[in-house]
Amino acid sequence: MSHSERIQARFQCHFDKFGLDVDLNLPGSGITAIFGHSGCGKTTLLRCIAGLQTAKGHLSVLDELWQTASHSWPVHQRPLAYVFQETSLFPHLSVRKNLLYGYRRVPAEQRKITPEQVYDWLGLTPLLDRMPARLSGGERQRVAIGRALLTSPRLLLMDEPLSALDQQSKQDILPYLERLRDTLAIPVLYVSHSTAEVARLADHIVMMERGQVVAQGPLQETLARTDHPFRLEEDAGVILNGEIAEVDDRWTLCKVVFDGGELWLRHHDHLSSGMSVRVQVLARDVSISLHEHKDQSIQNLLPATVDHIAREVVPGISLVRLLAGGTPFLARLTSRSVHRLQLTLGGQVWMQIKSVALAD
Ligand SMILES: Nc1ncnc2c1ncn2[C@@H]1O[C@H](COP(=O)(O)OP(=O)(O)OP(=O)(O)O)[C@@H](O)[C@H]1O
Repeated sequence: MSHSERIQARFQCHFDKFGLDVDLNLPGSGITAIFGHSGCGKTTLLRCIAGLQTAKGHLSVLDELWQTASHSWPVHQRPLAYVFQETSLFPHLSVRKNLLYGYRRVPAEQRKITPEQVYDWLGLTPLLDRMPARLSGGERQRVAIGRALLTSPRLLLMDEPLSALDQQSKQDILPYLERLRDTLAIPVLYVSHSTAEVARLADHIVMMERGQVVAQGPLQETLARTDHPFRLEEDAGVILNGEIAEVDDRWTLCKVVFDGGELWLRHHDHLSSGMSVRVQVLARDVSISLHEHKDQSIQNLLPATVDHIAREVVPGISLVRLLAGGTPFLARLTSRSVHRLQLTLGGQVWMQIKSVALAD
């Protein structure tokens, strides 16, 4: 991808007790998750990109220079849309009129997305004549996202768009966001501190801590690094892409094949053979043995090679990266186990995977 197809953002800004200092080089398509604990500077970063927060720096979005040392486009000149946790709709306008509000203000020749496309992607057709007061939280957010898209932005910023929703509404809206990811040509920067959302939606990830970027890169590769995932603590783990190869109705299981082997997981009604799926395997669910022990309850046993050992990531705990074919896995072991098994780089072992979950 050439420079003109990427997003490059360098910002420095300081408050009394907080400083943001970041240098980002992001893809110009797909969903990039901006991930980190509360207060690490995620919202401040988005505000810098939007021009809402004054910061020193440089920003280029695809082929446009939005900010340099000598000039900065003001907020209203930056062709982006921003969806917040609780975006407010105009209460006196119907859903349709809310959606078309921004659309009508965009000159016809600059419109890249039609209302019909947005209604379809976000399932909005049945809601068009409703008033906002009669929408659920999840429906309201879908309308807010639709309204944002109808301004034909070059960049979509989403700041914890699901965090005000209950669990069920989150589950209901996620498939729409996946659909947008797979259909939209517009890059999305998606702030979240939910590992589940990131695992499911993102293609690329930026991990932040105390105003700085501690890791950035493609999701799978970045999550499989051993130098920072301990920061994810219990959530450290990998994502792999696979395909459903077999459904076993008798045991309510299905088999996912991936580059490196196959895994069995619980069957869900919406899964069928041939479907592509994202699977999450947490480091704490992977143990290692030197031999293939078939006489035990764990059914996912995979041969793998030890690729890297990060010792004592926290006292007493080590993180081991393993390769099954081309696919990396992480195992979170006690340092004593690493010592007792005499694990060495390149050693052949068996991974015992206690739990495999669909990220989708
Ligand atoms: N205008 C401001 N003046 C002073 N301090 C600020 C200002 N805006 C943000 N901060 C501080 O900057 C830090 C980063 O805030 P920010 O909202 O960017 O974090 P965040 O990662 O988005 O957090 P959360 O996940 O809780 O939304 C916080 O300590 C916050 O108090």
